Amino acid sequence: MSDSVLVLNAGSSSIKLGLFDIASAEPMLQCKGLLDEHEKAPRVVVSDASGKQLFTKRRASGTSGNSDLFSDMLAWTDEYLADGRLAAVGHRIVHGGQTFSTPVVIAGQTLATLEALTPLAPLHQPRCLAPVRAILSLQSELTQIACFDTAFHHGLTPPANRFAIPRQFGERGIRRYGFHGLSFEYVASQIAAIAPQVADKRVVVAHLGNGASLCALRNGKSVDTTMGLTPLDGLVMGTRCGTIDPGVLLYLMQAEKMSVEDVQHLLYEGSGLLGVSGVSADMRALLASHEPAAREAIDLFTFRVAAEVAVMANTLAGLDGLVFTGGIGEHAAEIRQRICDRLSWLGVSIDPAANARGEQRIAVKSSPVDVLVIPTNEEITIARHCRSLLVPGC
Ligand SMILES: Nc1ncnc2c1ncn2[C@@H]1O[C@H](COP(=O)(O)OP(=O)(O)O)[C@@H](O)[C@H]1O
Ligand SMILES: CC(=O)OP(=O)(O)O
Ligand SMILES: [Mg+2]
Repeated sequence: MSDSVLVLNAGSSSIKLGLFDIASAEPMLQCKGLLDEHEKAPRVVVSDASGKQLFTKRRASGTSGNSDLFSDMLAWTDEYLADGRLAAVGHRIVHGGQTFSTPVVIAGQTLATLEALTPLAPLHQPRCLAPVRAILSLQSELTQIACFDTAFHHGLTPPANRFAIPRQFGERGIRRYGFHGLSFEYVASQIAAIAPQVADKRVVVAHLGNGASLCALRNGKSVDTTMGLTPLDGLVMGTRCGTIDPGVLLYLMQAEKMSVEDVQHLLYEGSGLLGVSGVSADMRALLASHEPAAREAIDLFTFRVAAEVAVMANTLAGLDGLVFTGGIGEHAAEIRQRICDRLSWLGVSIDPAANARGEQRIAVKSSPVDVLVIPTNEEITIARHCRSLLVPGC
């Protein structure tokens, strides 16, 4: 009888699922799924490695929340595992705050502590914690493990993690935390396997998805990142503004008489690619659009990514590798090309044909900066952490 973990990766635009057998040192994917909430009646679909659909369930009309879907999903998992055992559910939790810098079993006050961090990740924290709460009420004895986006950046030091506000605020935890850490951790592990010649050098990883951020890696460890106290900072995102003059917020509240809630909604859900284009938050739709505003949004996105890569290169005092990952980074060749073109002064030079084919290595041979495309896998990072907690001495 072998043990499995069910992984839930709740992001801002989807909930990705993975079931992993944790018998061997590297967790093995048994099946994967997606809870798509874009449709009117959200549904979960689970498939095996070959893409064959194993389970699907649609949310009943007139109901809200995903509690029933999780209940059906757990019942199906028990059936699917037959003699095997579901040892735990592992969750991506976006903000770990000052308290959590390593994965933890969710017990006692953990959930309340994480819920208190909601103002620091209002789009994400409730979406990450809702499944925890639903599973707790369905199977309170089932072990649940929290793995944090912030943990990979725990080693950030001043000046990279400091804001220029009076130091007592820093002492109260108002500093750069950084996010997408489970993705960066996976990519760092892949760089070591795929491109060992740069793994211990100066690498910037660009996680470009619905949320987007950069991580500066030195020897595979995070030394700087573009997101800050919240996942609002840094790059232009699907609906988030990224770095902005803080005076804009004051002006919106003072002169435009917007409430805190209105400003929060504007900056998290009405800005970014969606706000600038007026067309869509989805890069696919923008690339297909002939609207001038869609092209302007793409232009701003790529300009800001390139600008922030330079900021990360400043922290690293140079650049040996640039890695693209996330939905846009993995699939949008035009976006990679535009970013790399802007970075030619830093030594970035890619082969347009290799880039268009989506090859793993896209730099020209003479490029002093290695450029890679590495599909991320936050789910396996979570499964690895769960195994470390569940299997003694591993
Ligand atoms: N083929 C593609 N071309 C361009 N953009 C894509 C493509 N596929 C996905 N994307 C972009 O990736 C985004 C989702 O990225 P993903 O990393 O899966 O998101 P999340 O942040 O929810 O994990 C979509 O919003 C879309 O803009
Ligand atoms: C932290 C973050 O932005 O996550 P996502 O990309 O899932 O929105
Ligand atoms: Mg994601």
